[in-house]
Amino acid sequence: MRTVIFDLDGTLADTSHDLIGAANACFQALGQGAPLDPAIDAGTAFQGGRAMLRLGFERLAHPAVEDAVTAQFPLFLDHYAAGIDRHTRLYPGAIDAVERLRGAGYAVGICTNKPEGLAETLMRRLGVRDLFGSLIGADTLPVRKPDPAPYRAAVERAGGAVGMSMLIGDTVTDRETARAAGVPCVLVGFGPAAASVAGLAPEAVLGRYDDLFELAERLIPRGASA
Ligand SMILES: O=C(O)COP(=O)(O)O
Ligand SMILES: [Mg+2]
Repeated sequence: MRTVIFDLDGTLADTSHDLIGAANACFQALGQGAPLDPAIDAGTAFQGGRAMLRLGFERLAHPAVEDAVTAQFPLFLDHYAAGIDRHTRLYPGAIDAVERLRGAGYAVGICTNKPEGLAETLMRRLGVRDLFGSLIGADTLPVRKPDPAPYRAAVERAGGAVGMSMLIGDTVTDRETARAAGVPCVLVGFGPAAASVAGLAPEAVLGRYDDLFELAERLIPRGASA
């Protein structure tokens, strides 16, 4: 079955505001104010919790940034879980595109570097979890993106074949994952990294979700051995 696998943060949903809120809650608990700004730091938010904490501690000129990041990360996850869908919104047209793919017989799934439990919770709160045949998170397997194993698992658990699949994502991690799996990569061109995604040489840049179906039809092989 031909398959489209979606990244979550920055691809299906704009999670940046809630991610930054959770990171700032860590700094506030340390008496350090709120060094991250949702309007400016969304691109860092989409690189994950550790990247946000690192940026905040660097701005605060912390003397041992990596140790501080490691210490705060579990607290960040707790704060994030508490407000996971406060501001988070699916991108316009994303679910229409998923439904169109499903209607045409494609399998669809999710491969994210969010912890699986948080990704499950978020997709259920947004009311769209059951549209996806698989959900692989950062901790589902012993390795995470850009290792290709989570991607392959997302395809196979959705009922598809890797050689007839593609990944849609938003960062260099997704680009490298697709390359490692040997599949086409579409990167979204509507997020904070819009200016730089073309430089990652994806097979296509998606400006709006209305165009995804035609891209899948064009990029995904119709038959493959893998
Ligand atoms: O949480 C992260 O590190 C990024 O998550 P994503 O893979 O869904 O973009
Ligand atoms: Mg992402």
